[in-house]
Amino acid sequence: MPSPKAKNPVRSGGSPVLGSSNGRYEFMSLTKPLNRSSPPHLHQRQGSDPTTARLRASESPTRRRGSSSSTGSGSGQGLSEEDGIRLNPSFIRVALSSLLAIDLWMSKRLGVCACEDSSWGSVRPLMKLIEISGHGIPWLAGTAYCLYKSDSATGQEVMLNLFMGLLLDLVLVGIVKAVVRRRRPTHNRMDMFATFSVDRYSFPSGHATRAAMCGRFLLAHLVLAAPLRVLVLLWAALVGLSRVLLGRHNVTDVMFGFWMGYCQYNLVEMLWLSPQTLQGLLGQLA
Ligand SMILES: CC(C)=CCC/C(C)=C/CC/C(C)=C/COP(=O)(O)O
Repeated sequence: MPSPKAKNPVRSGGSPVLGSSNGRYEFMSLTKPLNRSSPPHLHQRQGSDPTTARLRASESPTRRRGSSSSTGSGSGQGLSEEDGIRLNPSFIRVALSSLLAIDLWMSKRLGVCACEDSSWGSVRPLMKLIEISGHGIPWLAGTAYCLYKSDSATGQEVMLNLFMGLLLDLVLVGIVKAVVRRRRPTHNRMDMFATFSVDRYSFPSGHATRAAMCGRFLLAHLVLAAPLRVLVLLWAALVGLSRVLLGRHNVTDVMFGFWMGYCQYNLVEMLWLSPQTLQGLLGQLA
């Protein structure tokens, strides 16, 4: 009795290539060429198989030209590359839409202070207080006041750079919001005070960028005592969390906002205005 191996020999090239003509299904490699010596039914199968036919139909003329001038091995390699090119974008799209779906679902579930009737509606006033603590106006006003009151050159330098950082943050966040134009969650009540027109968009969270940037700034230049440093970190985290609990943002808006604010601080350090630079700038203006 002939052994199944003798009936279905494994083709050269190491890839198991066979069809099902004898009732046994075996693997057919899409990345390896079909051996020229393979039985005619296999060539026929490759052409009639809908997946393979689709892949072949999508071959660009350039690719087709390339493969016709080469041996079967060349076309086998091409299929693999093409596979990558064709499948990757759709994989990325599926991954992104899954991430977005999870983001929306999670953000909706977490928006427990979105209004007074929400499950944690009683905590809403506290969340709004935290919201104000990360708003641009108190930060700009407080920094300007400290700059005005500061009588040391170092203090003025630090406050001036914080002020510049806050303005930079407003501009960068405004630009990203205007470009991305992601709507705020549907469960958000638009009752924030003092907003710009771009603030109807939610990506990224301006509060989160400010919290991350100012948090890093405070830790680097102003707050040295360990318990206070912990408080700064706690405050930044609470500002981010409150955005989602209030229903103002999706989770990804806040996460991206934290990352953006973190990077913005690096920018502030790079563009740091020293008293000399400032004097030079003022001298040029005068
Ligand atoms: C001096 C000057 C131009 C002040 C403007 C300050 C201002 C109105 C900032 C807007 C802050 C705000 C409501 C941002 C939105 O934060 P999200 O976390 O909701 O993106």
